[in-house]
Amino acid sequence: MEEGKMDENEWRYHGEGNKSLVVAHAQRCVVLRFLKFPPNRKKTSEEIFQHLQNIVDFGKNVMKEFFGENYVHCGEVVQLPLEFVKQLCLKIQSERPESRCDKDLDTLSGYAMCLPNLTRLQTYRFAEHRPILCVEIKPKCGFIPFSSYVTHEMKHKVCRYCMHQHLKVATGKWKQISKYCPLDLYSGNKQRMHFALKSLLQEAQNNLKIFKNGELIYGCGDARSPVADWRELAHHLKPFFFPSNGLASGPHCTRAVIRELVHVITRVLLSSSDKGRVGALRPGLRGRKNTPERSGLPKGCLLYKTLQVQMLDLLDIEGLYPLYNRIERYLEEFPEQRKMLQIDGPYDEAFYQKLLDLSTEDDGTVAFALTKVQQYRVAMTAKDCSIMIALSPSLQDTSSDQRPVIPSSRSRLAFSVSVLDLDLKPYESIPHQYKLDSKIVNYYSKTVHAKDDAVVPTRLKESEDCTLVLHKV
Ligand SMILES: O=P(O)(O)O[C@@H]1[C@@H](OP(=O)(O)O)[C@H](OP(=O)(O)O)[C@H](O)[C@H](OP(=O)(O)O)[C@H]1OP(=O)(O)O
Ligand SMILES: Nc1ncnc2c1ncn2[C@@H]1O[C@H](COP(=O)(O)OP(=O)(O)OP(=O)(O)O)[C@@H](O)[C@H]1O
Repeated sequence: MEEGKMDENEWRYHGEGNKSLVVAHAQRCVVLRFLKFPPNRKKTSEEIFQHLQNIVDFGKNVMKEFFGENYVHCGEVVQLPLEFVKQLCLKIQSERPESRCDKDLDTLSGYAMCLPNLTRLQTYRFAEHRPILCVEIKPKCGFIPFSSYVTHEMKHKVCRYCMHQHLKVATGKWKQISKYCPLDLYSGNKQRMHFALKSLLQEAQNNLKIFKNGELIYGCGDARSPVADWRELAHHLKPFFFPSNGLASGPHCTRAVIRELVHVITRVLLSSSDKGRVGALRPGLRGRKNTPERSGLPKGCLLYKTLQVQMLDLLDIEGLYPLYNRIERYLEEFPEQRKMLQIDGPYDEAFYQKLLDLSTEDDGTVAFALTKVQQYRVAMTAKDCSIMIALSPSLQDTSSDQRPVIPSSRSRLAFSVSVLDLDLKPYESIPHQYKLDSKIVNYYSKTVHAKDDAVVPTRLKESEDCTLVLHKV
């Protein structure tokens, strides 16, 4: 970023999650991603720089290897004038959702990440005049744990997302249970994927956002009050899917447009635009029933790769937690070894290579525990990342357009797919994960399943299971 040329009026609030806040440039296709912290959490500028540099290195050396070059955008760390950051922070404050204001933007270090704006086609540095639609999906964990360390029988039947829904509604995070199940989205079965996407459109929560020309038009502006107005959404989408405008208006039109969106997104999700290294993770565990190869997804598509990385969680948190404790005991005795174990980086080629060892035979060593803990952290990262699908009308003359075009769609749409929020989950969050897992399952078993036992005849009870392929219509 060129010092002196930074003007806060050229940037606007774009969005935020739990740990970072993003602003987008009004003309150029770039965003700045700032870290957020709870008030009073003082970090030095050097610590913040190192944290951001670790994110970039982890993207370059690990996630690009797993996902392939095309899908991952690592960006770079930039240093910004402090006055610019201060003014920007004041300017955007009123646009931030209240539910996210428990953390403050870091305005003291002057460091941020500069990334391509993925809500506009990232292949172009400058905004094009063609309209751009972008669908962001946070798909969450797409498999039922296969580890023999799992003690809660329920975890073999109902997926984590579906169980967690009940706890989230009970604690007031969301108003109603979503019908979305990640297992549908990752099934590779078109009908189930359509059902998953429709469910996301009905109850977006923080799992779906839609942007048009870089502006959020659907999904969670404020995490607690999503709007689900399909008519308005269809109005925005119509020019993309029915360019000749051959449809009448009304509910029939709304349904047709939404159906077309769901079909197009499914096709894009099943496409493989990967030119990166394939097969970094070979099927390690012979005889395992639950593998990406058996998911029904085409190899090379982004969902397949995401699932592959998620499945680095070989032991489940129940099998992993004792290994975390082994490392903790070791570090209590030899605190100076923390650096050598690469717990806080550097996330380099050597770190990546160690992740490829998929053995689950515990030889009692710290080295074994460390490999499984690092794999778990990477898997958790893939369970919380988002997929961005950008679509824009393609010119009839494709010679100038290098991007893939959706096959057999009503309209010619060029598309690109990317993955974002690939920050490695912290080592320190493992005890929290262990407690949360137990809380989710206990709440589900005690409240939901116990209630079902009382009112639902046994022959119908299994309909709650995520492993069932069919959905009630
Ligand atoms: O634990 P989960 O599954 O609820 O995931 C958390 C997310 O909640 P979700 O269930 O997707 O609404 C949560 O998202 P929200 O803040 O709820 O939008 C974060 O992504 C959190 O990650 P981090 O701690 O900020 O690195 C996520 O925590 P991690 O478990 O990925 O660390
Ligand atoms: N490169 C990008 N281009 C366009 N939009 C982006 C980009 N990076 C992030 N965003 C937007 O900003 C939002 C917040 O970013 P991100 O998911 O990285 O935040 P986070 O705080 O790390 O998330 P989490 O809550 O999962 O920890 C995203 O949901 C997305 O809408």
